[in-house]
Amino acid sequence: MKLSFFFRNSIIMKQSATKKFFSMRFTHEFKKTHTTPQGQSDSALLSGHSQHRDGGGITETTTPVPSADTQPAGSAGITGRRLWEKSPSHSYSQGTGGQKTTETFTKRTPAPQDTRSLGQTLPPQPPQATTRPVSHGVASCQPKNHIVFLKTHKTASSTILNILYRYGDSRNLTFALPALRHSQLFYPMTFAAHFVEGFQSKTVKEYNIMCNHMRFMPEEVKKVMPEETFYFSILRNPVSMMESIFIYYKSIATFHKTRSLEEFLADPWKFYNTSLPNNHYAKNLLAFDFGFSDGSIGSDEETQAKLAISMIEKNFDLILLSEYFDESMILLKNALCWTLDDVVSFKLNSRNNDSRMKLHPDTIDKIKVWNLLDWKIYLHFNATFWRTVDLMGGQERMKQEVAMLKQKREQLTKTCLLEGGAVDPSQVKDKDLSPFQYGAAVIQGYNLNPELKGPIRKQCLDLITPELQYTAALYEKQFPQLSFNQHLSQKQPASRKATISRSRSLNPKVSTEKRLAQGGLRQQDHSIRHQKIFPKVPPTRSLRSVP
Ligand SMILES: Nc1ncnc2c1ncn2[C@@H]1O[C@H](COP(=O)(O)OS(=O)(=O)O)[C@@H](OP(=O)(O)O)[C@H]1O
Repeated sequence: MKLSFFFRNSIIMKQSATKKFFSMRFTHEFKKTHTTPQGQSDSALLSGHSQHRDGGGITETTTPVPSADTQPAGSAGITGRRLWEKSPSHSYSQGTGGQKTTETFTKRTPAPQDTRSLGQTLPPQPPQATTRPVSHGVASCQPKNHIVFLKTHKTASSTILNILYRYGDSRNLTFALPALRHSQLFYPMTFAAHFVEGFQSKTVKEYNIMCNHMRFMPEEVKKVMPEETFYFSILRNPVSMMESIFIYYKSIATFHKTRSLEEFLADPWKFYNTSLPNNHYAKNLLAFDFGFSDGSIGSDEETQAKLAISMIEKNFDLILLSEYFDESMILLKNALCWTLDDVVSFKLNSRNNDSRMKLHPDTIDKIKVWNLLDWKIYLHFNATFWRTVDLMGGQERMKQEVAMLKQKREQLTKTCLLEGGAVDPSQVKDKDLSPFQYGAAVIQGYNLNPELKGPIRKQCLDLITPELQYTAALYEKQFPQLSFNQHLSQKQPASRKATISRSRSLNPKVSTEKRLAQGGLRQQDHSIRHQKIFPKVPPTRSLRSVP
């Protein structure tokens, strides 16, 4: 009965094809584990279908059918999140539920810093996927142009941001950019619709893509984005994620007195204090980014995890894994009805090897306990990820598509990159392409092949443009007059000049007038009014002092 309730609600709330794509994963799970023998009862379970184009043709996917005997974890969604936020208390434990879950999914969980290829890390081949070829064989899906990407921290999200920026920029789509030329949607404040430039003033008629760092709040996001919007995000194994976080955010109050991650984890409560600024980076950061607070009165971490998972499942169509970045890009491409060229990328925001630590097995265990909520969320979506792979044609097909994607990246590497790969920031020749540096991490960048000219140069330049520079350029493109006024008020004519030249190179054919029309921007400077409405974020944050 409970599952039936979930599915009925799920169907009512998720009428769009994209929502069906998400919901169908549960049909598949349900069918595999609770209802029928493998591969015997597809048609009995189907009540409808939607199509997704992909590299190999069309696959048919299913709409869930209400059924009677199981229920995905939790269903309180955002209501639960609000309850949590009221609570000042904090607790953690690794209960038996956590242990059990861990064992169940161990095979699917990659080792820390593991970005090995599909063949090396996947468990034995699962049963054949349930998607079926469609007989009429004509690709009929429409590329999705309304997208929300929840940019989680230290999860390869800057690389995905670059993919979305290039896609939207080349098609003149409108981004829901942070107001006042900020680079983030006022993170770590919980997202509010007026954080988006042009929302409050009603100067933008329709937004296509929202993808800058925010702390998720679905009701507010829905005020900005249309109903049919596709929501996705990416997770990373909390173990490798914490290793990255500790180096990158070494200067936050929780970490800065510790000499090593080992010292911190030996007695975390000695250093961690919920009243310290930026403490959210130190514990269960994934859950925080999705809008949850760590800890709640009367609810154990098992319950918290169920609530978080339920909220994520309710609001997101697809959850990717950074350990399986290429596989993730194939899933994304298929879900969005995009092409391989749309999702090819270079790794951005990557540390050099000298700023990486090797973790002791004991440290790995402690990270999982310390970040138990994130760990449980990760395990859950690690499992659903592979079910989605099955649904999208199975692992053999995934391997083939990943091979094609790698080939495209290798080709672009040869064409675009001077050294054939990433270099330390001190080696980046064009300072406008220097990646933002923070904490104890050394973040690598790229040098463009100097012989490039014309459209291929632009393509290569876009691929290696770091987040802050690209965000500034898009803001300039969408809001030229506002940018101009803000630059004037900040008395920074030189940087304006630099940004304008970059924005022209991004899209030289779009005139200022056309940009104004596209953005629907009124000419008045509403920045002063904004100053009153927006949370007071230290000026340095606009340059991501704490990214
Ligand atoms: N394509 C791809 N595949 C796998 N991993 C990748 C990829 N692109 C970026 N990365 C790694 O992601 C880390 C940076 O994450 P973010 O860009 O989300 O960081 S940030 O929160 O925006 O600062 C950073 O991890 P660390 O190097 O461990 O810090 C990057 O190396």
